[in-house]
Amino acid sequence: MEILIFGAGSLGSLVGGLCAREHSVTLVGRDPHIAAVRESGLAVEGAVDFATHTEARTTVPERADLAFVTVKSFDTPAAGRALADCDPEITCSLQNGLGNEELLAAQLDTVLAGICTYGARLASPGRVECTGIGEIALGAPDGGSSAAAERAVEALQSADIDAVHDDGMPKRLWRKLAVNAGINPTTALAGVENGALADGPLHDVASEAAREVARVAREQGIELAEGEAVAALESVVEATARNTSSMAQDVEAGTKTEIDAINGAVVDRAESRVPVNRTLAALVRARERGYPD
Ligand SMILES: NC(=O)C1=CN([C@@H]2O[C@H](COP(=O)(O)OP(=O)(O)OC[C@H]3O[C@@H](n4cnc5c(N)ncnc54)[C@H](OP(=O)(O)O)[C@@H]3O)[C@@H](O)[C@H]2O)C=CC1
Ligand SMILES: CC(C)(CO)C(=O)C(=O)O
Repeated sequence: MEILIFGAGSLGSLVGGLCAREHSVTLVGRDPHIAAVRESGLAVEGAVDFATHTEARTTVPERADLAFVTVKSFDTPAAGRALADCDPEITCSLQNGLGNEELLAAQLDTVLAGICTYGARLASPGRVECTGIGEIALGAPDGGSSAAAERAVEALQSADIDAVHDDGMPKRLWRKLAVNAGINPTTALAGVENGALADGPLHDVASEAAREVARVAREQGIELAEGEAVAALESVVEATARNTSSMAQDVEAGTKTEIDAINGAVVDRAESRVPVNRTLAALVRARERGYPD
């Protein structure tokens, strides 16, 4: 299969590198990483360790069978516009947050939702570190079976990636949103690792944010219980205790966060009051406005 990775930073380089063990892969990203991959190949290190060669470019190629979108959520509209030029047969978001699939579907025909629990970090140009082996779940964004998702899952499995077709992606996306809405802004604002949310006042803040997400999910017709949302949050806190969340890294680095697609998306969709998500979103946005130019 011709697989295109749009946004070959941390996660995209890892998924692209893993796919390149079986498929023809094109990484689309930015220099100096792309220049390094073109010159010396891609080194995947950490929990998996190998070197591979992929095509690497800063613009989309002419065609692709399957495209994975791995830009941050605020770059999704630009990704959709760029991908429309090569019109992949199937496009699948692997991003965090809500709304990415709708933005892509405005430009592209067959769009899938995906959730990836691998961890990745771009160590230096040409080198990506796998910080945790996970799985990729894919499916139709509105749920139900999907022939396109079956094809994409087969492609991933043939590259030895643990992949599943989930016909209940809406619930899976909202459960993941509950986890991110609880962990990401709380760790970012408090400047702590995920494990600091295991108990105490930060646990209460994160859990209440997750409960609000479950309530908003149910307003949207998705049967996510508050207890299930909090249990998902607690299990990720335990499994990723030594992680610095992506939002904590962004705030620390003074770069843009995914707050709009995470807590912002909860506030935008809520019919009832969501004071914890609203407050966390306002505080993270205030931090972003305070970044030096
Ligand atoms: N890293 C991880 O372990 C995981 C990440 N995720 C999710 O995956 C998504 C990606 O995260 P992550 O990989 O960490 O982010 P990164 O910022 O490391 O990677 C995104 C890359 O896309 C590039 N990019 C953005 N726009 C374009 C464009 N128009 N053309 C070419 N390249 C572009 C960015 O370049 P530049 O920065 O220069 O704009 C950056 O290199 C997020 O939604 C995240 O929440 C999910 C699970 C795990
Ligand atoms: C699961 C979690 C919270 C791991 O840190 C994550 O997805 C993130 O940091 O964005």
